[in-house]
Amino acid sequence: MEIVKVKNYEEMSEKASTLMIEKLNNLEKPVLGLATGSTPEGLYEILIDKNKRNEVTFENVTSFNLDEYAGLKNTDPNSYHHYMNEKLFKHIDIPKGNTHVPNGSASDLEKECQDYEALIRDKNHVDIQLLGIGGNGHIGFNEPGTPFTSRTQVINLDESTRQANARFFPSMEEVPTQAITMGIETIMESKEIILLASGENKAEAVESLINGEVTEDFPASILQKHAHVTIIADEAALSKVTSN
Ligand SMILES: N[C@@H]1[C@@H](O)[C@H](O)[C@@H](COP(=O)(O)O)O[C@@H]1O
Repeated sequence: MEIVKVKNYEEMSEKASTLMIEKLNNLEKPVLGLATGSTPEGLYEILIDKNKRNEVTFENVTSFNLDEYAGLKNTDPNSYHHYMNEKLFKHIDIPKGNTHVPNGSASDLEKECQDYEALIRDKNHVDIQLLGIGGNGHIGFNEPGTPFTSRTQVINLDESTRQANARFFPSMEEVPTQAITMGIETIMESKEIILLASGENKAEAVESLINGEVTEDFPASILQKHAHVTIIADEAALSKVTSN
């Protein structure tokens, strides 16, 4: 694991954009794995800006998002479809048909998972996977206890995850109880992974990610076994990592 320590959220976003653009510019048809949540928002703003200034193009990019809430329509303001359209896709030159987010309102969710997995396989896996980290160590929506061998699947959300994401919903009752997420093995098949973390509330998770035991009880710990992971984290997120 390569750990890049930065000062704050702004610097994390800046660093991530530089790294990502450098990698995108070196690939003919990049397959990008994208994440949602508050963490990548700053990065997406910079990518939009750099795309407008022709420093990067997404014309040949195919993207796969990590996850989506089950039961929300793609037009729901809290869906990750909506998030991605508003915060990135509609502002950049990525062809519409090249973006993929699991369909959480599919009538057959199991089939949707299999189809999504097949699409990723058809593209020969993700080249650059962007990740955030949940306070309980989840990546995508793979909650503690998820098998390391899991593929794209329907998952029950932990109460702590629902609470952490309740800030985006009008009330706790409206936070979905299930989601579709790329599996751990699906994520591990990405050729490169960039994980972003910012803020004191991620400090414990980041410490376990870097120094903890590799265990299904803390899904992100599997990243220690991946050959090409870069963690870009700010001082607050790295404050519990003693070696830093
Ligand atoms: N499913 C998403 C994850 O993909 C994200 O990385 C994580 C952290 O979110 P945030 O960046 O808002 O802290 O939790 C969410 O539930």
